[in-house]
Amino acid sequence: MNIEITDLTRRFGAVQAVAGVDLQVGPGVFGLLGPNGAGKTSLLRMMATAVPPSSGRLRLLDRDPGRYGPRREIRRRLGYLPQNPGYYPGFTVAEYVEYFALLKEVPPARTRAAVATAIDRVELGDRRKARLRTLSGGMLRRVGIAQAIVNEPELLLLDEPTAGLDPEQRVTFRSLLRDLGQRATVVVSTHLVEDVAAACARVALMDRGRIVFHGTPDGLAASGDGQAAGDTPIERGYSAVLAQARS
Ligand SMILES: Nc1ncnc2c1ncn2[C@@H]1O[C@H](COP(=O)(O)OP(=O)(O)OP(=O)(O)O)[C@@H](O)[C@H]1O
Repeated sequence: MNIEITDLTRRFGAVQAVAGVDLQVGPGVFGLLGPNGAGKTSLLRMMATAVPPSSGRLRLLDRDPGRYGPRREIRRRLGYLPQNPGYYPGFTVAEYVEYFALLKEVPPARTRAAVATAIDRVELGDRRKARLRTLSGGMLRRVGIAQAIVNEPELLLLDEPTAGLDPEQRVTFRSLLRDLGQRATVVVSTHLVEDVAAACARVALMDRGRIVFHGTPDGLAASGDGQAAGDTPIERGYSAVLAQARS
């Protein structure tokens, strides 16, 4: 398993953002759903080694991220799209992605090809020389995805990757996700249950810092009942599981 989590918590002052999560994730695409404030970003940030846990056990790529040497290695081998990445507005698309290739210690002889491949995979080849400040929000999101995949990560963590993407790009992205999931462990946090239904083999639903459902998208859809709100079976399943967790 590339992610092994036992009784993980994260507290920010008085707020318990993650309140005891157990999770094991292996290769494939794993969807993380949940309402605003459920703790998805906090959980992803711990998986990305961006914040340490308050308590519990976390192993990534079979290593302990609490130790300096293993943490460096994990960081080299993972890709992370944060919810709000910092962009350098004066960088071109290619410069920005190359910067992450340097951070990830992609071998110099492979960097040029790795950058071009990552940019092509998000369909920005024709904008590779454009400065970031001239791009639309959806294009910037795609640049963020390109930096996350430039090192061909074994562990890929994407926080709301489809936010701002137009419908055509979302369809393209889902197919990229399925492709990436052939080799890597991919965790995607999203509010769009259609993305989960289309691209994820497994899904967890978080609420108030805990996992309240863990299974397949079909299993989540089957959790719906006649009363649950939603336009699709999986939306009804989502609503029903949340209502039950809160009752
Ligand atoms: N750095 C922080 N300092 C203080 N509180 C925080 C911090 N980060 C997260 N929180 C709190 O932790 C809780 C979980 O937030 P988190 O961003 O993990 O949720 P989320 O599921 O990603 O939400 P959303 O869907 O709105 O992005 C919220 O109550 C939030 O206010």
